[in-house]
Amino acid sequence: MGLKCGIIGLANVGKTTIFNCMSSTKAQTSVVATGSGKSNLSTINVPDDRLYVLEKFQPTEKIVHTTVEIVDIPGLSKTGGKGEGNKFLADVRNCDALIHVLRCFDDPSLPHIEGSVDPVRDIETVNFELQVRDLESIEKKLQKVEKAAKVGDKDAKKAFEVLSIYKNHLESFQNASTVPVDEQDKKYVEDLFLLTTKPVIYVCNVDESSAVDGNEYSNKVKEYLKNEDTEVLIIAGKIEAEISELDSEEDRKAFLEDVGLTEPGVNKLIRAAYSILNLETFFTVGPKEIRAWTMKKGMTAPQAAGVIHSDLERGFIRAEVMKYNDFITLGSEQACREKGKLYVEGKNYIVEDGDILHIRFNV
Ligand SMILES: Nc1ncnc2c1ncn2[C@@H]1O[C@H](COP(=O)(O)OP(=O)(O)OP(=O)(O)O)[C@@H](O)[C@H]1O
Repeated sequence: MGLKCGIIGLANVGKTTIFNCMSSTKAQTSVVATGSGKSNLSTINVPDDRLYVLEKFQPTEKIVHTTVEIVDIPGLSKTGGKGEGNKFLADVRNCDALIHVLRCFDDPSLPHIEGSVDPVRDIETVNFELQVRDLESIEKKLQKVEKAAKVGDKDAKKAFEVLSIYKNHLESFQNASTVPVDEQDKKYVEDLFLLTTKPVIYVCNVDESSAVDGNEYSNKVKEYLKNEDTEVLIIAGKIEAEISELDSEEDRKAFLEDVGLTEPGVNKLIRAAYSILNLETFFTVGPKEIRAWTMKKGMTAPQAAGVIHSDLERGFIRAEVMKYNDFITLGSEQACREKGKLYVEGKNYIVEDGDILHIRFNV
């Protein structure tokens, strides 16, 4: 289950810096808006301390984290820049969620492309750019279905109607995610992969001294977004990127504490991405490997088995399930079995976060 998050934002707001906080690939940060059109890509481990707790009870050869793919998408140029715009669109379309980085720090030596630091204006600017691109997609499709609708094709008529609602909605500066159409009618825009339907997490990239509580800029962002179904995170990108470069875990911890933090911002970001996308984690535990897997909330046991391998879904017989807390309280599979805490579940079982699964299958 590949989860892909794209980092977006205006030029020079700190996208690459945030990307570097998250990844071990140290991409080049820029002092000027390069518009190089190149995206940095990195696969990062989803931090989950439960893996190490499990290892205490089940010695194992290796621990495997589940991963998230992060793409650092180059600064969004305003409508008009053709070729580069297409690359941007393709990058964003491929993402499950977007991380919108906002400049919330002052630095006179680093001019903001709009002349001043104003993250709320920046949100509106980026939203507008995304809406314009969605509008272009909608209008293209409207032209296509219009003819068929005119000659009386029923489905085309319905499509025309739905697309027109999207058009009006976007034209009044609203994101497609809030369009007032029935769930089943959204099929008419499915093939367009509209940009403003993607879940967004906002990162206020603040100065070092605001790492814990944020600042005036981030307060304005929170106020502006208070009624939106989103998450606003505060990350002091520059210092966190520097800390993440330190080799020793101990040093990283000590430096984070100096800034007043108990964990790196990347952990918060990944948790936010999981929650906004309704993702959860289950485990497989054995002497060869202890491994975390990503699933959608509400998946049945065979569907979760399918995350491991399609054969396991196809040939699913049953799942043996232990709850993480039972396992670490009782200390072993044997103890769970004896205490009736190893459950045998069938095809309709809904897997929960932290479940330890053993899939019985036959293909
Ligand atoms: N929280 C921060 N405090 C101070 N300076 C910062 C902070 N975050 C980033 N910077 C600085 O801002 C500059 C631009 O950062 P970065 O290259 O990450 O921006 P970007 O959005 O990726 O730019 P581009 O659009 O050109 O790709 C860098 O010099 C970086 O060190």
